[in-house]
Amino acid sequence: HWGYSKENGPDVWHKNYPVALGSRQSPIDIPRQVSHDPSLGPIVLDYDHCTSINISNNGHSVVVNFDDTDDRSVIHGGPLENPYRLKQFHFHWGGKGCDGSEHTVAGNSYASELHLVHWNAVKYQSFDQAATAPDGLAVVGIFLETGDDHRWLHTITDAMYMVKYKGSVTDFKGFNPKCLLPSNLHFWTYLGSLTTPPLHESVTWILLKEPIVVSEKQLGKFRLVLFTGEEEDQRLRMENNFRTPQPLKGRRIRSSN
Ligand SMILES: O=C(Nc1cc(S(=O)(=O)[N+](=O)[O-])cc([N+](=O)[O-])c1O)Nc1c(F)c(F)c(F)c(F)c1F
Ligand SMILES: [Zn+2]
Repeated sequence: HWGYSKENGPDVWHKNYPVALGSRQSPIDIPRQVSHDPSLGPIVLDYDHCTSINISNNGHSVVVNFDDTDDRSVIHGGPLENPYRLKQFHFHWGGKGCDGSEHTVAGNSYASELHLVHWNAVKYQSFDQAATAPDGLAVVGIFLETGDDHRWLHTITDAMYMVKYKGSVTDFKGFNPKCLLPSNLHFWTYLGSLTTPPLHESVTWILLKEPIVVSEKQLGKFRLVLFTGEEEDQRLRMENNFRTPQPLKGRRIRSSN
């Protein structure tokens, strides 16, 4: 099965997922100069009645899942033609003292990257159907840099403690991811893909320019999670679960204000 080690990591994903060599793969490096598109309106995150359900360890990341049976938590505006429903969010991070973001900015990585995964429930009947459509998914990426404690992240790092092993899940209700947003929503946007297998080229990426700040101590709690299950004799710390930037292949990146 795919993972992030030498024998099953990003360099060999193309063997089982040939789209890994496709024309709109993610992540990418965001160059210093990006064309500003004045027609791009602001991105709006309507998460007020959002309904988190649980937090789980799927062996690749720690995922907070939401009830996506109605339009209670959606994003719209920016490059999007429809509202997209929040399905889940998860993180990618590095090892001790090493950066672990997926997207880079002018060649620079951040300590971690938060992905809020949404799907186009106006055009498609299910997430799985949307996930294979070119305009099916919208993922908001938020960079994490290290500094002071993040005042709300402890609710997630405490819950991570409960999902140490692959395949574990625990209740996680009433969490509103609005508390994880930076103060301004200026963004870059481009057409790309999932950054994990099946690497579907179905994602409109919306990357917020302003990182949020979390402490090394809080990031350290991410690394107490394991890639491996409780029954496995090998204990592999979950870290460096990121794919590196992929070829731009002529794609346009647009910048909001
Ligand atoms: O739901 C998915 N979420 C997801 C996306 C990313 S992502 O990094 O690719 N991303 O888009 O943010 C990373 C993780 N993660 O846990 O690390 C995820 O769990 N992936 C996904 C899937 F698992 C499938 F089997 C499938 F058929 C499909 F269509 C999918 F879209
Ligand atoms: Zn992701």
